[in-house]
Amino acid sequence: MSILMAQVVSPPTILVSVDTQTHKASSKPLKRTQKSNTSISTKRKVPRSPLDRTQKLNLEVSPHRAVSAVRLMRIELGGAFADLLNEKGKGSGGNEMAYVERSLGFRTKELDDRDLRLVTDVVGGTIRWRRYLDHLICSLCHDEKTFRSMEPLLLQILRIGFYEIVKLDMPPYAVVDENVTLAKVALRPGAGNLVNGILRKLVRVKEDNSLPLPKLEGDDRAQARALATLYSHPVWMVRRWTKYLGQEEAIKLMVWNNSHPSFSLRANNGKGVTRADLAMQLNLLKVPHELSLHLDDFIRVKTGLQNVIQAGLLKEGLCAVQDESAVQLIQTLYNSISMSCQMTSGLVVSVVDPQPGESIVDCCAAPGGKTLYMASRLSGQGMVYAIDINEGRLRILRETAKSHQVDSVITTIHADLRHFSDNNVMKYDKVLLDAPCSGLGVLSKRADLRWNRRLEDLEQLKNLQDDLLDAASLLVKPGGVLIYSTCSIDPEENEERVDTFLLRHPEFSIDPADRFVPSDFITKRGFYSSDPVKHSLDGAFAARLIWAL
Ligand SMILES: C[S@@+](CC[C@H](N)C(=O)[O-])C[C@H]1O[C@@H](n2cnc3c(N)ncnc32)[C@H](O)[C@@H]1O
Repeated sequence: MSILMAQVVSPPTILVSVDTQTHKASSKPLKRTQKSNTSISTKRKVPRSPLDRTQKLNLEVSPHRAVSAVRLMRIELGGAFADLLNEKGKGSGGNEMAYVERSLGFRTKELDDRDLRLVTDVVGGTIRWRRYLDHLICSLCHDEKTFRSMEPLLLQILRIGFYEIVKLDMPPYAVVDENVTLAKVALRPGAGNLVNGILRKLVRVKEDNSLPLPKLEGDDRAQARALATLYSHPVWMVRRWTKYLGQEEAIKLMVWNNSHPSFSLRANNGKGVTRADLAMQLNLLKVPHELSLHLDDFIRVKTGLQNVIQAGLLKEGLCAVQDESAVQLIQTLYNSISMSCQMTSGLVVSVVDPQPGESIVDCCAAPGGKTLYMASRLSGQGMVYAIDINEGRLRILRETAKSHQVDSVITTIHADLRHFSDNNVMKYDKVLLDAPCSGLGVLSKRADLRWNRRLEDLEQLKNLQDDLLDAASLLVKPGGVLIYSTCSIDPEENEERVDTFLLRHPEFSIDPADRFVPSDFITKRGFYSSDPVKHSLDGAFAARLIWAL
């Protein structure tokens, strides 16, 4: 029996989760006075009696909307990260309903599988389309003041209703009724009336094909603002992409960022699992999938990831959820500026080209997507030294390495790379710097990132990337290779960082990556670059820099 055959368990019941972590203030297109009159405290309360619980049960409220509203409140007010995966099951239906009860004061029926899928769609979509939805809501409010002073929960309920009607094309009058009920029960009857009035207006203008949306006209600034609303991105991103890519490509990129993300699974060869084994398992679990065109170990999954999670395939280390472009482990939730770079990926490891017997340093390694993949390619010979400044993330790396059975070829080092390099005398065959970056290549998977990232972050990140590149270069042995990678599509974080590095370090030169990845991914200068629009993959970049003898 295949190693995977034994892993099938009962059908899945969970998919999504949200964690509460501190984020920077979000850049809101329309500023509103945030008058929070709804508690979303996570403090534990004394358990209620069964009678009390029954009294709080309200079966009229649709469960996916109650859960979505609370989750959106946590994300916006609590700064939570809208992760789409949580294999530990924190996002299970039961927990979600307990959270609804603590936040809104009532429970409704438990989420079934369909509700869970809807929560994923509604929460991710409502976050992505926030600017667009707020524009419509504001336009259909009695006056702008009503919108600006709207209480947070009421606004979330409206956003959900607008998203369901405009973007999910759900039956409009059912959406109106359900969201009115939610507003009445969670807030008060007057709130229900307001939701009713605004949603009915929306239904009318949608039926008349006259949604009040901005026109693409005027000067560059006006056009950027219109595009930012129409495609729901911050204006600064639109201006930047229009400058680098042109308007047409910028629009395509935004369309990609707003699309439903797909995920890839990497069969863990380190544990003897082949891609064929994994595909067979996915068939048994009825998870639709397709084989990666670019990497032998990878399979793409658009829906049904919760089945994989519930079947325990990730927990057992039989496969990992990783993106093909840069192979980063998508496993759990982290904060910090580097959070956005979680999805970097597999083809970057191909650019590193790990060979058995080599000593490889992964300078910014945690949570370990690339470390694990590189380790699995060493066939038990050689060593990956995984450095990271974040001990919590390194712990995850160690645990996953154990479950993937590649821990014998991984040594973790908790250190700031800048200090480690200064004090280290050892030199290594290959040094990978997967640098902290803006994450502008992975916006389709990180629904909330566009609202948390600011233009000013880029300057800070570029300085850090330069410092880390200098530090990483000290670890390369003569004749060795330094690989610089990001999960960004921004030339200032990619080519420009390499160019300034080469000016500071003329002993290094570009080693074209065309020997390691398909030529479709190779730029004129020999760098690896995945383009979300062109390749339907996360955006990522990698440069091989060789210390010529
Ligand atoms: C892009 S993420 C790395 C993702 C990882 N390579 C993977 O594939 O899973 C960047 C990492 O850099 C780490 N980092 C940031 N500054 C650092 C520093 N000065 N020294 C070492 N690690 C650092 C962060 O903790 C974060 O884990």
